[in-house]
Amino acid sequence: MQVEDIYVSAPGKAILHGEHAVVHGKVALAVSLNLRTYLRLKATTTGKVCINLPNIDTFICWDLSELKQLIPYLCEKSEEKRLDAELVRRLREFVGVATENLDTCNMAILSFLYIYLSLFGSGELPSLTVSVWSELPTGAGLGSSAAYSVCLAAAMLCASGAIPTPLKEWDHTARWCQEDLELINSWAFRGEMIIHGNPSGVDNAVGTWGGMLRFLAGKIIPLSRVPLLRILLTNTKVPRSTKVLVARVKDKINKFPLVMTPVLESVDAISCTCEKVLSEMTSEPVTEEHYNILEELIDINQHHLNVMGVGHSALDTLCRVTLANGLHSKLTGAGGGGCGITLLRPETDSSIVQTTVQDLKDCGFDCWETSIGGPGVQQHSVLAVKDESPGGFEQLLRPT
Ligand SMILES: Nc1ncnc2c1ncn2[C@@H]1O[C@H](COP(=O)(O)OP(=O)(O)O)[C@@H](O)[C@H]1O
Ligand SMILES: C[C@@](O)(CCOP(=O)(O)O)CC(=O)O
Ligand SMILES: [Mg+2]
Repeated sequence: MQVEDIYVSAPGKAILHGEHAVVHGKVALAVSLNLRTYLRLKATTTGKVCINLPNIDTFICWDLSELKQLIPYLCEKSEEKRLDAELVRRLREFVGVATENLDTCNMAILSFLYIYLSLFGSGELPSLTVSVWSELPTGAGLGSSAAYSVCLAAAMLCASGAIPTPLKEWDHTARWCQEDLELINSWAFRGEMIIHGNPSGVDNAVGTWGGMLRFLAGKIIPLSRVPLLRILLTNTKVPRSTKVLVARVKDKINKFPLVMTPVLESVDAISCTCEKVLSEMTSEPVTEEHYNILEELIDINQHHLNVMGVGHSALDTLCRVTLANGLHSKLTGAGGGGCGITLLRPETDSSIVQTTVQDLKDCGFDCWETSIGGPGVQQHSVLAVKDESPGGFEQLLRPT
């Protein structure tokens, strides 16, 4: 089977409220970032499948003959919300990991191979090279795993012919219809299941649709009427694994159900209150009180996340340093380190922002103001990727 070269990208995300609680059926509010992951799928005639992942120093090739041996184990029809357990087991054996705990590299490889074999396994396996490069920090709470999975799903669904390659010559970036996006989202969810263990699906939904959305038990509601929020992103650079943190919260809920259930319900109420305030801010003049409420909700939620056991001293430092400059912060994503968000008011003086950024950099953190609400998964022409992200594209094409 010969496939065309395909270029796609997907955004990372920040969760405003509802991380972890969303895994347990509560509401989350999440928004796409202007930081993206890019993928190039190149058809080859080498008889090999190669994957180049420069962000995690992983460059691997397999002979098609090796991969073909895994095909007899494919389920007839893979279910959307459940992984094919036998294929996962065989893949673990194939890449040589015996335990449940996968490292960075094996998580990325397993999710690639799972999607590749599931989508191409019923026909002739194509020879190809997939290269992925990201502007997102890996494993820091900004949904790099979901952006990676969304890119893999979109490119391989295109290559398999399951969804069209929508790019027109005159169009530098192109998107798919709703049905195709749902298919991309469902395959990205499988990739997330391999990386996270028990994902809620909110991250891959933002990676697929972009913008701001409300997520509840798999139901995705895009929020079209939201005010333009100014957000400072801080990466504490403390490494952590979403899978480990999600499992930790689950253990705590199982151990103290009566203690933890009200906490999750409170987080749910925080997300709903925040959504209501954001909606009011688009229909009436924005007042100081709107921002007071948003800031208080951030503080309360940060305490709840500490109660869930996903805080970290570096995140406490972030909250303390920003509060000293009159700004409110909370962790975003799985916590345990990684990134936090700080809300800026429209009138927040640039000197305050600069001082805060410097104070945070002095703590050893990365910190930058970001724009939110960028587009979801897109297909690109080579030129468009080059125009939009010169650094990213050069990395992507770096000979390996
Ligand atoms: N650019 C990338 N290249 C390869 N693998 C990636 C990339 N981005 C993310 N991943 C995979 O996702 C994992 C990180 O996922 P996770 O712990 O959920 O953190 P995050 O908050 O960034 O989503 C990495 O260990 C790796 O397996
Ligand atoms: C903690 C959680 O709510 C978000 C995890 O996001 P991230 O992988 O840390 O970017 C898990 C999930 O929703 O699947
Ligand atoms: Mg993740």
